[in-house]
Amino acid sequence: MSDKKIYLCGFMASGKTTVGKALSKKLNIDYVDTDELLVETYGLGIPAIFEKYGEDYFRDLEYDIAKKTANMKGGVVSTGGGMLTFDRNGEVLQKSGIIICLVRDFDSIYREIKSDKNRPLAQTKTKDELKEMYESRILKYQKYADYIVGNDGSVDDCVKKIMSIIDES
Ligand SMILES: Nc1ncnc2c1ncn2[C@@H]1O[C@H](COP(=O)(O)OP(=O)(O)O)[C@@H](O)[C@H]1O
Ligand SMILES: O=C(O)C1=C[C@@H](OP(=O)(O)O)[C@@H](O)[C@H](O)C1
Ligand SMILES: [Mg+2]
Repeated sequence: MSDKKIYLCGFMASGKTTVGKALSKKLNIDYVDTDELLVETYGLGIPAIFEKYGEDYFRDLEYDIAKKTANMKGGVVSTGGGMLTFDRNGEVLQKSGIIICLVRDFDSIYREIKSDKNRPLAQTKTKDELKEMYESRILKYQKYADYIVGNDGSVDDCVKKIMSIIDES
C-alpha cells in the first residue's frame, strides 16, 4: 500500500473523527486521530494542556504530531479543527496525502460543541464568535483542501462520498 494518507480536516464537530473511523473500517486501512495521538504521546488531555500551558504550546505539539503522521504508512488521519489554520501544518499534510475538508452546517456544529468540555476553544466563545471563527476558518481550509465534502446527511453517506472521490483520484 502507498504511504499516501487521507487527511480529514474541517471545523470542530464537522465529523472528522467519526467519519474517519468509519472510513478506515470500510477501507480496512490504518486509522489515527491527531488529537488522540497527541494526548497519548504527551500523556495529558487537551483541556489540561490548554489550561496549564496555553494554546500556543498545544499548537507546537500539534505541529510535531502533524510531522509524525507524515512519516506513517498510508491510512486515514483525522485532524483537529485548528490543524489547517497554520501554514506549517498545511504544507506538511499537503506533501504526504490527500486533504479532504468536511463541511457541516453551523447550527448542527454549535449544538455539538456548546457544552463540550473537551473543546476548550468552544467553551470560551459566544455563539456569534464561534460563527465568525467558522466562517473565517473555512477560507483557511479551502487553501489546502483537495476536496470539500458535505457532512449534513448520515455518517455513512459522507463515507460513501469520500470513497468515490478516492476511487476516482
Ligand atoms: N453525519 C453525522 N450525523 C450525525 N451526527 C454526526 C455526524 N457526523 C458527526 N456527528 C456527531 O457530531 C459529533 C462531533 O463529531 P466528531 O467526529 O467528534 O467531530 P470532529 O472530530 O470533526 O470534531 C459527534 O457526537 C458525532 O457523533
Ligand atoms: O478547532 C480547534 O482549534 C481545535 C479542535 C479540536 O479538535 P476537533 O476538531 O476534533 O474538535 C482540538 O484539536 C482542539 O480542541 C483545538
Ligand atoms: Mg475530532
